Amino acid sequence: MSGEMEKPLIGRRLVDSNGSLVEAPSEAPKVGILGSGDFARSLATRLVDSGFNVVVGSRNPKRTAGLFPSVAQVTFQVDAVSSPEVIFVAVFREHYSSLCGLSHQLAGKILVDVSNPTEQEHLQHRESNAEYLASLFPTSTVVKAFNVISAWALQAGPRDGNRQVPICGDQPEAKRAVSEMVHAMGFMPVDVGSLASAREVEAIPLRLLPGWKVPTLLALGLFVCFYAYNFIRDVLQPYVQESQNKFYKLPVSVVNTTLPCVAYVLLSLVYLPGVLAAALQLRRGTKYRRFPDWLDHWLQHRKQIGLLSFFCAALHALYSFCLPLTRSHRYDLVNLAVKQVLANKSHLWVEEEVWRMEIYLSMGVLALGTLSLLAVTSLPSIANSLNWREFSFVQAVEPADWVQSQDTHLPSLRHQTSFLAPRASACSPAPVSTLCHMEDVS
Ligand SMILES: NC(=O)C1=CN([C@@H]2O[C@H](COP(=O)(O)OP(=O)(O)OC[C@H]3O[C@@H](n4cnc5c(N)ncnc54)[C@H](OP(=O)(O)O)[C@@H]3O)[C@@H](O)[C@H]2O)C=CC1
Ligand SMILES: [Fe+3]
Repeated sequence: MSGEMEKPLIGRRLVDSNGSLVEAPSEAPKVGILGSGDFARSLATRLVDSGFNVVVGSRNPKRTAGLFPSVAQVTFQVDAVSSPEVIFVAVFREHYSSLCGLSHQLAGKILVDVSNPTEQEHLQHRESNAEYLASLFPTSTVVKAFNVISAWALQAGPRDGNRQVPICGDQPEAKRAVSEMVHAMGFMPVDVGSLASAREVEAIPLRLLPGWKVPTLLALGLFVCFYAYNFIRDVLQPYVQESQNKFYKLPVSVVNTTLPCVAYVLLSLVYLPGVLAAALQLRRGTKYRRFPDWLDHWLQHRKQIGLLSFFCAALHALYSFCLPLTRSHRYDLVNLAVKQVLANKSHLWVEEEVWRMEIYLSMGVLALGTLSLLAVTSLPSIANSLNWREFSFVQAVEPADWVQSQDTHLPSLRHQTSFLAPRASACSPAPVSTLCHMEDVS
């Protein structure tokens, strides 16, 4: 790495006392950007706002210059890469080879690969975009960064969206320089290792709620089963046996009866794997054995299952509030009143029914409140503000205490039986399943 690298890369902000942009001071660190697309534009704006001196390399600078902040210099590619030490490559992988003519100018410099492959490209190429770029420019140092930040998020600034920027590369000095830039731009750099990790980093934006697929299918499956059962019980059976038409119950009433069933079963499925894990460890008499894969996966999905349970319970509460608004309910009420008048009854009051409903409603509200507390404390931002003891206190009673009193070889049980979120904490730095595997290894 050249001596230039040792310079602090964080320059002064280019905003004067009136809040308007001013010309970059000559000592502001110079950063190059190759490409003039959406990402390059957002990146240039963010870099300029963060006090960098930006020079953009385009194949057609005249056409694109007007799209960039006026303080950014837009020029031909070859001129743009001559002086900066750090150059962002904001072009697609398929066009990397068109930059090979610049390899002489890029020698010894840091190239930041910001690219994201499409799902098809990711499957097609075994080698990450960043490694491909490194193979095309062996005399340069490639660092992977910023691919998880969209052009929009980059422009809006770190206030919105995810602040973390995973960084990987083979040269610690180069990574440090890019990390400082990430910091200066208001994001949080996260070093994820060597350039060999780039494939994983490039896969991050391709993910689509990976931990939710099985729990969601489970919830849907349960919903279908319970809905079918309630349909047979509340609609079909009266129709067949008493020729009563209660099909109007399908959209609201049957759904409302189904939702708490699903919520309860899902909630029990949150606790059950912890109990099974405890029983398994007790039976084996040791924690130094791996859980079966199905149990391991189950333990890992507790948070999602718990949140889906909360979701169903919340929907049930909403549906219950809507019930009195339905036409059928109003007709029932009016019919009851008419019946009462015809029967010459002036005061209808069944004490037992009244109490039952009061207690039912109160319990429902309390149960939903408790579930909300569990759901809220399983959110990362809140869970991270609690220590392990506080977290366990809110989330669940720990059976580990009584287990430990009988067998002191089972201290890890507390992690296996925790409720809702298999989270990392002060005394369990790894997620539940990882922890169990780590202990197996040790
Ligand atoms: N858009 C986004 O939100 C994000 C984009 N990225 C990554 O940033 C990179 C750029 O994306 P984006 O700005 O959206 O794409 P655009 O299509 O908007 O821009 C690509 C730019 O590449 C330049 N380029 C250089 N050589 C060639 C060539 N031979 N053929 C065509 N274009 C060339 C062009 O600039 P010129 O004509 O001036 O040379 C063009 O403007 C991609 O790798 C993408 O994966 C990463 C995260 C988010
Ligand atoms: Fe209810």
